[in-house]
Amino acid sequence: MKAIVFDLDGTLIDSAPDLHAAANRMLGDLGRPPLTLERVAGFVGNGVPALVARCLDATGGPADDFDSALARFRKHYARAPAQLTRPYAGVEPTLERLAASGVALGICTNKPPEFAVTILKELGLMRFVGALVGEGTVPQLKPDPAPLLHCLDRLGADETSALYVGDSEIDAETAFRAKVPFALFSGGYLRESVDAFEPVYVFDHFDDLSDYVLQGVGRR
Ligand SMILES: O=C(O)COP(=O)(O)O
Repeated sequence: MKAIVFDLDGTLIDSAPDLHAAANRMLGDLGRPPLTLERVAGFVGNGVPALVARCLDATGGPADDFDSALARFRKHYARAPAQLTRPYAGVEPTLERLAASGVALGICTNKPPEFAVTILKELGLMRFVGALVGEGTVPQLKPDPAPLLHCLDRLGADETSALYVGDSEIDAETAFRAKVPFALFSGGYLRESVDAFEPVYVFDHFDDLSDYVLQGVGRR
């Protein structure tokens, strides 16, 4: 395997607590009630504008001025994107092990790249990342396959020599449409079954992923 591309939110990092804090600050600014962490975590995956729209829908319906609500969220999140966010257990040693074995590593997320890079640097993970594709890097968002294919291209790989690792049905559909094998991390923010997209591997701890990739443990 030449390259492994990872989703970010709910896959490498548990980012919901900081997204939740920023969402509730935005809702407070608009005079709306706060949402629970679980509720906001369930809104993650289709990008920031979708997250903001879902928060508004859940607290009384669309805002009179969506763009200003979105700007408020971005401002609050930009102030503290990595305060409560942590990598999932085993992520750092796994990336270390894969990189040391010569596998190129990339990130394909619907998060804006500036947030993604800030968080990855703060958590000491950016040094493993050979290519990062986020909101705006290409015009499409996941589940369109274009962001993932662009990331593979930048890593010098293609769909025959890569794996996409994610936590959600959005990631599974992205991989399916890009014809890239998909591995599901079941410890993230999954909402719906991904069985229809036929993941090649399902794992709940990152140590298992490196065993699968490097030694074929658990391979179907
Ligand atoms: O919804 C987002 O902003 C990003 O989510 P992702 O990292 O799972 O693509």
